[in-house]
Amino acid sequence: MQAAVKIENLRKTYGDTIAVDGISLNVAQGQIYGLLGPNGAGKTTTMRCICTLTRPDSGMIEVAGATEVRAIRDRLGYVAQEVALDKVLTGRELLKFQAALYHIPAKQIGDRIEYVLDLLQLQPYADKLSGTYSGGLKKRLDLAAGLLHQPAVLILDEPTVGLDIQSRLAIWEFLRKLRTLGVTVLVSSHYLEEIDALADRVAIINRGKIIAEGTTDELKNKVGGDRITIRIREFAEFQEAERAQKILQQLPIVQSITINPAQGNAVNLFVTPEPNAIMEIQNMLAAVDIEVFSLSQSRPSLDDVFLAATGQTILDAEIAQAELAIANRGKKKK
Ligand SMILES: Nc1ncnc2c1ncn2[C@@H]1O[C@H](COP(=O)(O)OP(=O)(O)OP(=O)(O)O)[C@@H](O)[C@H]1O
Repeated sequence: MQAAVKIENLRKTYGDTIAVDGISLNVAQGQIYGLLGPNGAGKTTTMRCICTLTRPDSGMIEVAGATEVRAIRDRLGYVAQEVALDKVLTGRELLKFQAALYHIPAKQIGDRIEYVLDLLQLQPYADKLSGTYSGGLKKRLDLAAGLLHQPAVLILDEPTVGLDIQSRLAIWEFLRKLRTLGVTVLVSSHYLEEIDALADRVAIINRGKIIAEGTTDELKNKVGGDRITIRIREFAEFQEAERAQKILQQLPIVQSITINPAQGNAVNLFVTPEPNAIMEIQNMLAAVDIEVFSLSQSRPSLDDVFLAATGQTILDAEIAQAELAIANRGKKKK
């Protein structure tokens, strides 16, 4: 089957910054495909290149079989991170304006607008000024505009940033509905739970490169073990945690073990999944009189996948990226 989106060896630099460093992707039709990565990882640049809004330095881009700019634009809808609505127009007027931009034949415009207003449950608000819309409504209007020309592929950059939980869930629900209608959705996010909840497949991006790709289950299974978090006390001394760490290191099921000072010196373990894991750990600690305040077990998350590949959590990577941006700004001022 023809891919909905195919890119090979995409590269884009801005001066000294390598925004996209040789990314290749193959998105099958009818999927929700997630691009997950910290801010500054290169997600927006990759999407803008696919949408022909940014010209890559090199690489191949194909959207539903098309490689020419005009043909690619016909086949996809793009919903950018920032909502850019003209506040003095109503929702319906904005859609009319968009329809003209997309060169939709005049006879079809009315039907298409009604269709997207229904699809996004925007009818009650269609004749109100878009400037009065809530954040969630604005996003829904943006989505409606992106779907007016009935694209095969919808590309969404961070669709729920800044939205409340209710609006976020409504967008998720809508994207799932689009999938059942056969539309391929390529969505970027730095929210782990968003990609986990939505995506059939995911590419995890860091510093312009794909560091892992697969279904969310495949990626989590590759990390290997289960995660176990032990708290000796609510706020344990580092030495106490270190003592537990040394003892537990001797257990064959323990793959890795770290102490997290940000979590009251909690002891974090990755262990080989087996039914008696918790009991073995409890027995080992009890044998040396270490009492346990709390103990929890969970499957690896996508953050653990990121951690295993980069040695950092996504949050750490975002902090590092923000610090780098501040340092670069400082250099330019000098
Ligand atoms: N127009 C531009 N000029 C200069 N540098 C840019 C430009 N656009 C992006 N960059 C840089 O390229 C890198 C990747 O940015 P990009 O916006 O693609 O990342 P992202 O993963 O989408 O993050 P965000 O969600 O914050 O947009 C960053 O270091 C960014 O500062």
